[in-house]
Amino acid sequence: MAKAYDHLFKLLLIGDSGVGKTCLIIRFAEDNFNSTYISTIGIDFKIKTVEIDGKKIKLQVWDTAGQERFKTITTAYYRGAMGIILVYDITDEKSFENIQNWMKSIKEGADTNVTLSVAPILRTGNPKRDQPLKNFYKLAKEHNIRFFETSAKSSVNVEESFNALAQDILKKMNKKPV
Ligand SMILES: Nc1nc2c(ncn2[C@@H]2O[C@H](COP(=O)(O)OP(=O)(O)OP(=O)(O)O)[C@@H](O)[C@H]2O)c(=O)[nH]1
Repeated sequence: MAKAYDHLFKLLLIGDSGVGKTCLIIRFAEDNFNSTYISTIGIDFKIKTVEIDGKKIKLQVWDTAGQERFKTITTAYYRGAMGIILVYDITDEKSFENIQNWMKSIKEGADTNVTLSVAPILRTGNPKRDQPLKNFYKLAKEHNIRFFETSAKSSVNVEESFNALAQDILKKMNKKPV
């Protein structure tokens, strides 16, 4: 029987409460969007298998609660994550500034070879939109991380951001000496 997948990658989404982590995962895994906000309690996950460079990659995507009161639970899941997507709301400067704190948490709790990516979530029609972006280019350059402006609502760059992260992880794996 053919193997269902070649690799299993564990991915994790982190970021402030309400920035859109759950919506991003649901758009990716189920191609759905619901604007009703139900804050994540603790932790949850969804599975999707993608094909990259001829390999079937099973993505196990962990959705963490952004609320501070769940921090102890959620940080326990950093260990073993192969890729982490940092999420912020492009119209919410605070959620962008907090990316620095989320990065600190990664340094403390995640594996050193974890691959990072950032997904600023677009909220269309807001004039404040460009402000956090400009700062962000600097941050991304400093840390040498990939980013995709994403919208779960309008289905922009969702598959692209997950696939690019999986591709980066696959590349890293193939580079490792046997
Ligand atoms: N305009 C717009 N709104 C979005 C988008 N994605 C999510 N939202 C809205 O943002 C709100 C929060 O989304 P969630 O995905 O539940 O946020 P979260 O980051 O998982 O929040 P916690 O579980 O509390 O950490 C919801 O009301 C969504 O409708 C998007 O792409 N565009």
